[in-house]
Amino acid sequence: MIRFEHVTKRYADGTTAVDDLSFEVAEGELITLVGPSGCGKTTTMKMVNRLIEPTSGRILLDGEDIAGVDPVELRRRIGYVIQQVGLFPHKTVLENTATVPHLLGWQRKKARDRAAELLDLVGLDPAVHGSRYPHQLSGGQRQRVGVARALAADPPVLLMDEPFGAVDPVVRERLQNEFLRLQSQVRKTVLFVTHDIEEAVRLGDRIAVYGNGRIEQFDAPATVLGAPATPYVADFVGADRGLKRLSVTPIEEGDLEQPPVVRLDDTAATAAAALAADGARWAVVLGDAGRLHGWVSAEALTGGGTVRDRARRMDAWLPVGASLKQAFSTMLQHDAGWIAVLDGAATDRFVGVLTPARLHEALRRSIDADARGAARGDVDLESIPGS
Ligand SMILES: Nc1ncnc2c1ncn2[C@@H]1O[C@H](COP(=O)(O)OP(=O)(O)OP(=O)(O)O)[C@@H](O)[C@H]1O
Repeated sequence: MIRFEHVTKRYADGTTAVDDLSFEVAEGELITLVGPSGCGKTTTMKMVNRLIEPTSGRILLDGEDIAGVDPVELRRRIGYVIQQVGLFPHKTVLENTATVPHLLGWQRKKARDRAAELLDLVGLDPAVHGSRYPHQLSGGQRQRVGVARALAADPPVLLMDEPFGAVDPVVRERLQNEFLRLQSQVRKTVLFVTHDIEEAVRLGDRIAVYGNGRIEQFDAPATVLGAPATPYVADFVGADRGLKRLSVTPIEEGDLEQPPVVRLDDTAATAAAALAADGARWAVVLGDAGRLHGWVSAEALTGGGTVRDRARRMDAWLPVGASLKQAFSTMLQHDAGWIAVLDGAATDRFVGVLTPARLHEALRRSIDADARGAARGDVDLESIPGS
């Protein structure tokens, strides 16, 4: 979709902002460009919509060299969101959002309908916020209008330059989540500039880590965190990269422990025998249609009756595919020594439990797998140095 071929940008004063850059972005991919101030991220971005012209090299959009495309026509295909949103202060939110359709000559009603639809999409109620002026909105709401406006003409490509940089961390996280939800619906090809590695990791399908004018590593977030390509990248992503990695590493079935499983309608005696056979101190309890009900301890199973009378409910559970960070956080939130993991499909089938030890193993296995380019399930923990 977007292809850089040996692109260099040298400014008139001799500064080389971008040095022989080559990379390719697939349709519908969200790429975060991350790196310290002045490393060439914004220059890279602005060359895509021709706000800046490269000194040498080519940029192709859908196979077409953009040097030959009229910049105005080009920018219609490319939404642009910047930190200082740049809303027109004397126009309402609805009018701001309808700017591009209006410029494209859409009928007034069609443009306004489209604007209202987009405001709704970014989480603003057009009936409430549409008639307000930008100064009557919070910083986070203004950013949402900026995103809505950039999407108004339905461009296939979005360029976003630190769009959430000016809002506080809590609002920022909310905007990031909303943006991910939005992106799952609209599937634009996105270049997203940030200097925040956390943001880059959360949002990017892949991350381009910039050094001085060059990309030091261009990989999936888990790979950048688990197997930094150079000492520079390792330093940039930080000493706590193992911790950051928790948020991009999903729970897999192979990570889970299989404790004994009993049913609500089993007698306490049968259940106690199952635990004893396994040498286990507790078992997972399943209810109707194999759904997770909770757990029961060996001590609670003395005497008669059924498991139903003895079982405790279990709220600490997650689906397969949830992140290890969510798992850790759920354990802390419920003060639980383990969490149940379900298959995540409508059936909510119980597939196993994740314990802190298994979580740690999963993390180490995934780091090692990335370093070797192997699948996580194929990594034998014994083979990792220090195991
Ligand atoms: N018009 C210009 N003339 C000369 N040098 C420039 C110009 N614009 C940018 N530069 C320089 O080019 C380099 C890259 O700038 P760029 O804005 O692309 O960096 P950046 O990674 O986006 O930084 P930031 O995160 O601070 O926005 C910097 O050294 C900058 O000072």
